[in-house]
Amino acid sequence: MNVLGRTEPADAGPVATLGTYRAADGSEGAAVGVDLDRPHSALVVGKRGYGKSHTLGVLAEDAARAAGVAPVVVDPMGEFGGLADGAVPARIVDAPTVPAAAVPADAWPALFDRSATDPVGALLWEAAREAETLDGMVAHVDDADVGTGVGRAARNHLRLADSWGVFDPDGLDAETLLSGAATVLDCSTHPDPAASALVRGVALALYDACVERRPDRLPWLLLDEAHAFFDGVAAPALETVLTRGRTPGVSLVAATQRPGALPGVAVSQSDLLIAHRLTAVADVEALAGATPTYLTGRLRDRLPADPGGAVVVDDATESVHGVQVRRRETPHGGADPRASARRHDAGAQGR
Ligand SMILES: Nc1ncnc2c1ncn2[C@@H]1O[C@H](COP(=O)(O)OP(=O)(O)OP(=O)(O)O)[C@@H](O)[C@H]1O
Repeated sequence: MNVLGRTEPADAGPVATLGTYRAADGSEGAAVGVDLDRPHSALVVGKRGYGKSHTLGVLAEDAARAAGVAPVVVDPMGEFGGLADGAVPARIVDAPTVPAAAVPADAWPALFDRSATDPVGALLWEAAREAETLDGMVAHVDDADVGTGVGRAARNHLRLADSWGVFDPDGLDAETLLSGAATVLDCSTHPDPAASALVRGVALALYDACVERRPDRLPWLLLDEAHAFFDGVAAPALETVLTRGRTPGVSLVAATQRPGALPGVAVSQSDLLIAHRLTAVADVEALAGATPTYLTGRLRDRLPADPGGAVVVDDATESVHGVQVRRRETPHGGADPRASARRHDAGAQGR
């Protein structure tokens, strides 16, 4: 099998089987894989329904089986539960939590759309710096020498954070995430800021673990609907992983239908681009702007038209390929509901 993402031979380390090469006329060729041995920053893009989540699942399946790799899938829509059906070693964490202290103190004002310089934002920052738990932060606010309006507003924010159910002193840490094979963090019940806080905590914990020690497994953070996280409090941690993650060994695979909404660094730092069909001009241009010179011809003209087809741009081998992504081995949960299927289901039940 030819392996993208590395120049060494196919047997040089773990590989994810991505699918098969696909010629312009649609005919399929030899098997093609993606390197799992070294850290990578990969971007999976495509408009809705053309296979981003499916492709993320394909990579997660093989990463779950690979020795020395610990995939962590951030699942904002609850689509990846099938990974734990038994075919690959994986576990689902429903409504995952992190300790409040996993989110750095300077991120707390932004969690509530506060600036660090407004009195409420400053008080939240200070409370997070002084306390490790939400209860401790509330106690700090209660004791603070501030006007009643400021104290009340800060307490209300912390009460709201408590209602998200994402902060728990016994929440996920790097040791837990790196101990099992694959972890799916089902964030479908978390509101956006809570999911963003979770990703900030998880990304930072994995990065710090790799900087501070030498874990038995290298973490791969696979992020669906990544544009939402690059737009929230998770952004600084994701940018740290993108720009500095490779040396300590942290990989990021970001999947999005809106590459145009990602910061430039998310596109420019990616060494592997898997592009499914895209039609929005802003999204194609965001990729085209960062497309390497070895991609001859317009990217738009090479994007496939059917689900599962992709153009893969590989920095390691400085090459561009048409690929048909393989089918999932575990059930994929991303298909849109169909009224016709409901009608048939109802018919089968005699209704
Ligand atoms: N490589 C593939 N082989 C076979 N079927 C595929 C492949 N890729 C995607 N599909 C099918 O296409 C449909 C859409 O795929 P998927 O859910 O991954 O799209 P998406 O781009 O992630 O959409 P969304 O943004 O809505 O999550 C699914 O039913 C999936 O099973």
